[in-house]
Formats: sequence, structure tokens, C-alpha cells
Amino acid sequence: KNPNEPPLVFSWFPVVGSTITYGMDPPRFFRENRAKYGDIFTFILLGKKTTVYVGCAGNDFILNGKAKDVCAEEIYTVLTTPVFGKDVVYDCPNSKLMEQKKFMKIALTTQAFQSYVPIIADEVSSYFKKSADFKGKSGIVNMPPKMAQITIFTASHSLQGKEIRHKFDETLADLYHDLDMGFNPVNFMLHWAPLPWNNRRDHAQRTIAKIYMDTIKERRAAGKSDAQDMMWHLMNSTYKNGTPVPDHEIAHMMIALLMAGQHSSSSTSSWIMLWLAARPDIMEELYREQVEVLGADLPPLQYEDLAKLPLNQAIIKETLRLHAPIHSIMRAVKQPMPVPGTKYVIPPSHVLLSAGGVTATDPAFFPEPDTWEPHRWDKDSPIAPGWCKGAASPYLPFGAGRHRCIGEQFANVQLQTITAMVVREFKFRNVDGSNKVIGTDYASLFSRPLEPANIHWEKRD
Ligand code: HEM
Ligand SMILES: N#Cc1ccc(COc2ccc(/C=C/c3ccc(C(F)(F)[C@](O)(Cn4cnnn4)c4ccc(F)cc4F)nc3)cc2)cc1
Repeated sequence: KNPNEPPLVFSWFPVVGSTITYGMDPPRFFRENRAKYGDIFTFILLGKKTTVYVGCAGNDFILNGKAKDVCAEEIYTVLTTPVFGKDVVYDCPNSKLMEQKKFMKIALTTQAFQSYVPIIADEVSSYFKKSADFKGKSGIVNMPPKMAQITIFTASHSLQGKEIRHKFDETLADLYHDLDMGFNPVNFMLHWAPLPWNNRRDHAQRTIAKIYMDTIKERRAAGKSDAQDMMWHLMNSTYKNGTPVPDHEIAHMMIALLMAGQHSSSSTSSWIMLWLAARPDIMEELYREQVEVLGADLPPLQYEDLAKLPLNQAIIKETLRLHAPIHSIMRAVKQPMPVPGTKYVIPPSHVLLSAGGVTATDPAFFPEPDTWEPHRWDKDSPIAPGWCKGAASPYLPFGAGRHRCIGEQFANVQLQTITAMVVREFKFRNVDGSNKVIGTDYASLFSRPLEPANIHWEKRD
């Protein structure tokens, strides 16, 4: 036992170590070992010594780690590069990723969001009008697959552009599914294996990239585009060294953004719908909030309306507090890292794992942490969230530091618009009338509800 290293979680098995216990229920694994060993401990994940450092200090140590000490691409590239494509995100130096994130952010402006809200609202309304599962006055439906559809239609039409949206009605949907099969944690280890799903993944990646590159050529030939979308901005971006972004990198960044947005938003919107069914009182309060603020005739939703609906906004905040799609953020250690305030030095052979959900469900910051209560975010709430020392936030569903999410604003616009539109059309409740929600599936890359997750819906007259 090395006194300069954090305590090692006991396990009966070499290599496999605690992989299964962790992989089955990460929050439980973090809670139980934090109680035993404190905020910093090491466990064996797929043969790698993985040091978990939770709490305010742990979040800061890992997420604000310097590029010379911690490395994201070393861990993630095996998983993301076969899916996104080469030369982007984790298949290039971090300095290049930072430029790519700057390009992506340029497209995510208030003006763009103003054009996105009506697009998203219309996609939601027409989905429910067309869907066979929502015919008649009321019924029971397994919600997550419906939210996956709504998410891909709303994100592709707004962020990706009209051409891509319409291709989802044809070939793109199946290709996306094949690509998605390759986006799973087993590929952290078996990305190289010529498994059937990895071959389908590679074929899908090449075919989808070609669809994007053909669209880029069409748009370039057509000249000026009125579109506010991501593709147009990337087509007009140039790296610091003067190189315009190559078409294959634009295509691969578009795939990365599609995958990011799809998994995070479809998981989050599913949880939102399940909680609205568990709390019909909140769903009624949301409806009243819109009627009071926007008028009983409920005019078409605009971007400016979203900021006038605080409870609608709090729904997304509270859902992400309990159901952050990314439960584990990983970094490779590049040089020995002394842990301030302890005698520990984390060696380069370790992987660091940051679990933001631990502070987000810590009673010290969130009274009654396991209760889904959107009103805790009210200005004068008696159970208002607390803060870390030094004003750092205990609530980090979008990460922090140099790898911080650039999609937070888009995700909020998308999720708030979807929520507001669903509240206008339906009343939900649980099939058994309970105020519970189903458990979490941690087996995929993004935590999401176990299925089937059935709810009862009824159309408002
Ligand atoms: C509810 C929705 C979302 C959540 C909870 C979320 C969460 C996160 C988190 C935790 C990180 C940090 C990852 C790390 O430090 O390793 C991150 C990074 C990122 N996200 Fe998101 N995300 C969401 C939506 C989106 C969307 C819609 C996009 C694109 C339009 C996006 C694009 C990105 C990008 C480009 C990064 C940077 C990765 C890096 O710098 O290494 N995300 N996101
Ligand atoms: N046996 C077994 C066994 C073992 C272990 C387990 C469970 O163990 C783990 C461990 C870690 C993880 C990590 C999640 C993880 C990390 C990175 C990414 C990402 F990079 F992909 C992303 O951040 C995603 N993203 C960002 N914003 N929105 N989405 C991203 C960035 C930029 C980008 F442009 C596009 C992107 F989409 N995605 C997900 C998940 C599960 C189960 C079973």
C-alpha cells in the first residue's frame, strides 16, 4: 500500500477489478466508496488504475487541470474518432479542438436561437399530429423512443439545416442508428475489434460524412445561404494558421455535434417527460405559467418568451441535477500530480475520473437532494442551492474548464421549447398514478431511463 497514493477500492478480481460494480450503478459506487474512503480513492476500471476525486475540490482539481497535467483525447479518441471521423475533436491536438470549439460557438448566437425556436416548436407540433401513437383523446406510450425522434428532428432541422433534416426521413435515420451502435462504452476496450457493429459503424460514418460533404458542395455552388446553421458557419471558418476548415473536417464536426446533441438531449427530454407524469401538479403549474405570462390564446412561442417562464427553465435545471447524461468525465494523467492539502501524488499511470453528480446530490448543497423539486431554483426558495468555497458551483452538468460544453445554451433553448410545447398539448400522469420515475440505464455511454418507461397521456381540449 503506497502512502503517496489514494486508498485502493478492494476487489476480488484482477483486471476486471470494480468495473462491473461501477458500470452497473456509478452514483451508488461513488456514494458507497466516498463513505468508506473519503473524496479521493482509486479503483480498477478495465485494468486501469482510475482515481476518483469528488466534491468541490475534486471537481476543480480535474476539470480545471492544466493541459500539461491532464489529457482528454488520450482516453476518448478510441471511442469518438471511429464515430465522428478523423482530424476533429479528440483526433487532433487540444489546441486545434479549442479552435474548433470557437468556430462551433460562433454559430450558437442569440440571433440563431431566435430562428431556432419557431423551427423546434413546429417540429414538435407536427410530430404529435403525425404520430400514430398519439391518435385520439388519450392513451399509454413508452416515452423515450418518442423523445429520441423529437430530439433528432428538432436538432437536425435547427442546428444541422433543412437539407439534413429531410434526409432523416430517408436513409439518414438507419445510417445514424448504425453509427450509434458504435458509440458505447464497450468500445473503450474493443474499438479495434472487427465486431459486426464496428464494421457497420465504419460504413455508416463514411456514408454520413459523404452526405454532409455533398451538401457542402451544393451550398457552395448555390452561393449565399440565408441559413443561420452550424454548417454554414463552419464553411466560412479559418484556422489561426490561415487554413480554411477542410470539407471532411466540417463533415466530421457536424457528426460530432449531431451525436453530442442527440444523446444528451434525448436522455434529458425523456427524464423531463417522465417527471411531468410523476408530478401532474407541476405540469399544471407550467400550463398556468404560460397562460399568465403569454395569454390564454397561447401565441406561437418565441425565443424571448423562454426567459419569461422561470418554472419552465427550472424544469431543465432540476432534471439535469438528478440525471446528468455524462456521469463520468475522464482524463489521462500526463505527469505526477500532487493533490493540494493531502500527501497524495497521482502518478501518470492513473486515469482521473470526475463525477459532478456527487456534489449535485450532496445535502450540504441541495437540501433533500433526491427529491425532484423545480421550485428549489426559485429566487426565494427555502431549499435554495448552496455554493462551494470560492464561489465554485456544486452543479456542473455541462462540465467546467477547457473542455466545458459549448452546447449548453442550444440545449436549453431546445429543451425549454420542447417542454413548453408538450405542456400546451397534453396532460401526463403515471399509469399507476404514483409520483415515482423508473430507474436509470448506465450501460450505455449516456445515462438514460430504463425502458419501457410508459406514461398515460391525455390531450388538452
Ligand atoms: C443537456 C445537454 C448537454 C449536456 C448535459 C452536456 C454535457 C457536457 C459535458 C459534461 C461536457 C464536458 C466533457 C468533458 O469535460 O470531458 C461537454 C462538452 C462538450 N459538449 Fe456537451 N452537453 C450537452 C449538449 C451538447 C450539445 C447540444 C452540443 C453541441 C451542439 C455539445 C457539444 C459539446 C462539445 C463540443 C464539448 C467539448 C468537449 C471538449 O472540449 O473536450 N454538448 N458537454
Ligand atoms: N464493461 C463495462 C463498462 C464500463 C464502464 C461503463 C460506464 O463507464 C463510462 C465511463 C465514462 C463515460 C464517459 C462518457 C462520455 C465521455 C465523452 C463523450 C463525448 F466525448 F462523446 C462528448 O463529450 C459527449 N457530449 C458532450 N456534450 N454532449 N455530449 C462529446 C464531446 C465533444 C463532441 F464534439 C461531441 C461529443 F459527443 N461522451 C460520453 C461513460 C461511461 C459501462 C460499462
